[in-house]
Amino acid sequence: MEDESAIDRLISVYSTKVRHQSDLTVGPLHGAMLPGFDSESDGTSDFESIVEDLSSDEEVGEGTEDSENDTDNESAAMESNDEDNEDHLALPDTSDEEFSDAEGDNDVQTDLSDAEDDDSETEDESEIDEVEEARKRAFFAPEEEAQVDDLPQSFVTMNLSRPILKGLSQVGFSQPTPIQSQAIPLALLGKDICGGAVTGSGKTAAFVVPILERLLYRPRQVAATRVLVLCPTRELAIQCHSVAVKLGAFTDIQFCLCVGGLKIASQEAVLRQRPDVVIATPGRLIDHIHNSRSFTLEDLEILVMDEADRMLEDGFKAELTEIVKHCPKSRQTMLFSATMTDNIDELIRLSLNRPALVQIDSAKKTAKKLTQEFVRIRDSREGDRPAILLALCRKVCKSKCIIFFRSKLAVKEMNIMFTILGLRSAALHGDLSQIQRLAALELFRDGQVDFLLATDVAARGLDIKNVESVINFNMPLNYAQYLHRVGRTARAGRIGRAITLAGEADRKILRLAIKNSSQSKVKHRVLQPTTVEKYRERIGKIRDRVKDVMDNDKIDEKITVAEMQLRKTENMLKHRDDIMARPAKTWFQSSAQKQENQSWANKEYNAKFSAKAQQALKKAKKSEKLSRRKARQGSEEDHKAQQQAMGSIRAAKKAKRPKRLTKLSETNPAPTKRPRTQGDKLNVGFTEDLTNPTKKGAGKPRMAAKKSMSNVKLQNKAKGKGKGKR
Ligand SMILES: Nc1ncnc2c1ncn2[C@@H]1O[C@H](COP(=O)(O)OP(=O)(O)OP(=O)(O)O)[C@@H](O)[C@H]1O
Repeated sequence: MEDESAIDRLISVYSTKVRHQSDLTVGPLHGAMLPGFDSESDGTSDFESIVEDLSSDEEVGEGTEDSENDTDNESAAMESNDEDNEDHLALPDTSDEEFSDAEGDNDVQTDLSDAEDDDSETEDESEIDEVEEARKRAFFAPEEEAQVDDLPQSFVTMNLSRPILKGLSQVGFSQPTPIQSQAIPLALLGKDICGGAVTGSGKTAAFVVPILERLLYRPRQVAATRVLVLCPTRELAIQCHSVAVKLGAFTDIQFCLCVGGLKIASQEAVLRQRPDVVIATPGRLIDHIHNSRSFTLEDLEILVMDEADRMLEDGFKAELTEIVKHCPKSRQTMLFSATMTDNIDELIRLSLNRPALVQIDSAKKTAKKLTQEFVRIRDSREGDRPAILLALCRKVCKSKCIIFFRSKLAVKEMNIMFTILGLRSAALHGDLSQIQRLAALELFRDGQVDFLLATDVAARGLDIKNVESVINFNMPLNYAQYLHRVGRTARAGRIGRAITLAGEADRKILRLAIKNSSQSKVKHRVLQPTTVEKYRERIGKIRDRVKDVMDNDKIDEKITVAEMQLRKTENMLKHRDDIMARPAKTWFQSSAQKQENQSWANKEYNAKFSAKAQQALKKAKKSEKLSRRKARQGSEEDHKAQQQAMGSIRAAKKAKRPKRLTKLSETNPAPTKRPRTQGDKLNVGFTEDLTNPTKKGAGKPRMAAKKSMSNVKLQNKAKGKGKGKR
């Protein structure tokens, strides 16, 4: 059982911190500091800066020497090197040549096969795109409706009430960020909103402020829960709750936090009072809907989903459908995320009413002041990840660093390694109790540990001031998750650095990262083989100790579970009559069902890491789109006739097409294969991915069309049509 008072203490410490940190915030977030204010770059400067960075990286790295001596006292050895000012661990890797030739060939093959695919599929895909675009136009509110004529430059000009203005000033927000300027006025009008802006750009206040303002005018005769905010993780819900409490400090609005891991009885007691705002994680909320007498969502006026794209994912599907079922249809719904989806099929489930799309930044952008670095991990070197991570933590990211892992086991193992080697770290993952999770966050927030080792449970939304760097031990599942992870740094206009250990299978996300990096820099970090070797040896020496600790931890975990079971049984024996007299609890999902769902989601998650599975997924999605289109096209016969017509249109189009420039002729012979030279090497594989973000997209008409569309949008913007909106 959790010690509830300890948890409350942690939450209240946490809340104080949020206020304190906000006070320390750079004050007003001036437009130039935050993404979204500046006009977008055309990409040329990105490319140049990448090339510059690569060359300067290598120059700086030359000659940096790691002079560590191996000692038995690992921590002392780690300490002794603190003075190394090795910002760039670059040295040409002499083993590159052998590998890159083979890889280069592979690359060419991959690209060619892709190109063939594209040729036959482009037309179908563009048709699908058109249909999707039309559906979007029908679903979202037209641009004019989603627009506010004169964007307010200050909170005062938003006509907010005094208590709200006082709350804003108390937390140090004097000027709205772009997402706040656009979303708050629309939300005050009661419109449904799909809001997107980069990580750390103030989305929380963008929905909290209008909620508070609207609640000031609620009828007070009968208490009712009018607002529900859903968050995907407990930590995020706790954070959102404290931001709301701070901003509403000068109002009489009542808040309730309902998350798993905290005592249900005290939450029930608060819910009985019908608080105005409930901030919750889905599982615990459903428990209350079913089992807390007198708690109801029938008076709900506003439903907010933070990290909405995550909430719409498969893992939350059943829970979300259940919650939405209990909310009145007439409510206002607001969705926010840095990677906000505009997938209509997902959004339709929420029965939105012509939502306004408030997209400040592309859903693919990182924060402007983020520097992204990638360390290449060759297939044959996968086992070097721990050594590389230690080298990075020892020499580059020495404090205020969050490290993301793919599994809980990896977090546990690395945390033990860090401790043995004298690096101050804390672990955050789903196997910990809520009190342990909050305590780990506290240790990191307070600077009592330098490294927070975490699974994706910490990837979204967490706002910890002054996180200097994020390291991805593994590339995450998808690009959206990458954006959220690296978004834990470089927040609210500050600088930050993300270093990702990128394996051969991660190139797709790598390319996306490079292509979408705005003015932030992208670098290829090269570590000296001798440095890696040194840490590898060190890890080898402590491996047995790590295993011993892991084994002991497993035994401890089993003891804890057994103790819990024992307490439960004792409790049952002591209070049997009382317990049996209570009404039986209703479970939305049995634990077996929940486990089944979870393991299905996990399987899907892991499967996505294999290239084959990704291809299959892509195909499945495409055929799903095609079958949807078919379904819309009416009867079978109509469909056939239409197919025939489309076929002849396609044939006619093909006949009209200009001949390919690459067509071989005597004057334009087929390129003969020649041995690679040193110069070529720079342009293949990983390095080329870093320097040529457009490689994969080159020759894809659909991409070109999209680019030209976005140019038109940019031109429209320049003409003053309104920023960042469709
Ligand atoms: N108007 C403002 N003035 C000054 N600071 C602000 C303002 N709005 C938000 N902030 C600060 O910016 C930081 C990021 O805000 P928030 O956590 O809401 O970002 P977010 O866009 O929700 O990020 P994520 O996508 O990662 O969830 C917070 O520390 C917050 O205190």
